[in-house]
Amino acid sequence: MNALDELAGGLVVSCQPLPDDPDDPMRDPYVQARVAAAVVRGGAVAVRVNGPDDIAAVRPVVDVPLIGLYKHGTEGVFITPTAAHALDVALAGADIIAIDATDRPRPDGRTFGDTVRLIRERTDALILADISTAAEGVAAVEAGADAVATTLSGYTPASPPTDGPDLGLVARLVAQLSVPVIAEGRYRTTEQIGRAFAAGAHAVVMGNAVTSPLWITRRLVPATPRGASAREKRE
Ligand SMILES: CC(=O)N[C@H](C=O)[C@@H](O)[C@H](O)[C@H](O)COP(=O)(O)O
Repeated sequence: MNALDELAGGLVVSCQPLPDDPDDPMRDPYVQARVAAAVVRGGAVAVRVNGPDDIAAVRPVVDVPLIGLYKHGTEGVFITPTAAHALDVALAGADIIAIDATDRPRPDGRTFGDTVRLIRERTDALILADISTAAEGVAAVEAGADAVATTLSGYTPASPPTDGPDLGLVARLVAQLSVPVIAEGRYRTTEQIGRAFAAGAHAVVMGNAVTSPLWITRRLVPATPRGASAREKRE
């Protein structure tokens, strides 16, 4: 059984500080390690963690597969953009490396396929392709990815943003691929989790709705009189 098999039918929790707030107080490897230990205690079958420092802190405190990524920058291809980033993630302790496999140009000018080849020369870690369209998913598997995730749907020019998760993309990928399809991106409710598995998802990843007090509180405060009046003043 490989690390991807261990995810089957389960909830993966993404333990990351909020990307759009550099001052998120959760931005601390010790804190992310405690969050990861808590979600595993709660039943998460794997964790998804960003950056070598957080991965190295989380690795010793969880006994489930660790999906690692390395965000570099905020524009274009920024999730594990190069083979060097991928190898840093593997060295820090990831079992599965999540890599942007969208059809956008990569910062080092390499193709996703070349990047996969370079990574395979140096590590046995599995490769999870983060994609935004079904065509990208098919191309990523042809290029050697072990699994695909809908992570980037709603975040690329080819995939318009939506409030909820892209369940249609999960179904399209399941129909076209024989590798595990992981549902990720804007999952917030138990109902959405159920719909992803009904569409054939191998596993579902939830992030901010579980692991970000900052994100959760910002969503709740506008429902209070003080939150509403603060928003009116801002607008
Ligand atoms: C687009 C992008 O950069 N997604 C990142 C991927 O690792 C993370 O910032 C997300 O938090 C995570 O994928 C899932 O979070 P949520 O369940 O809150 O969508």
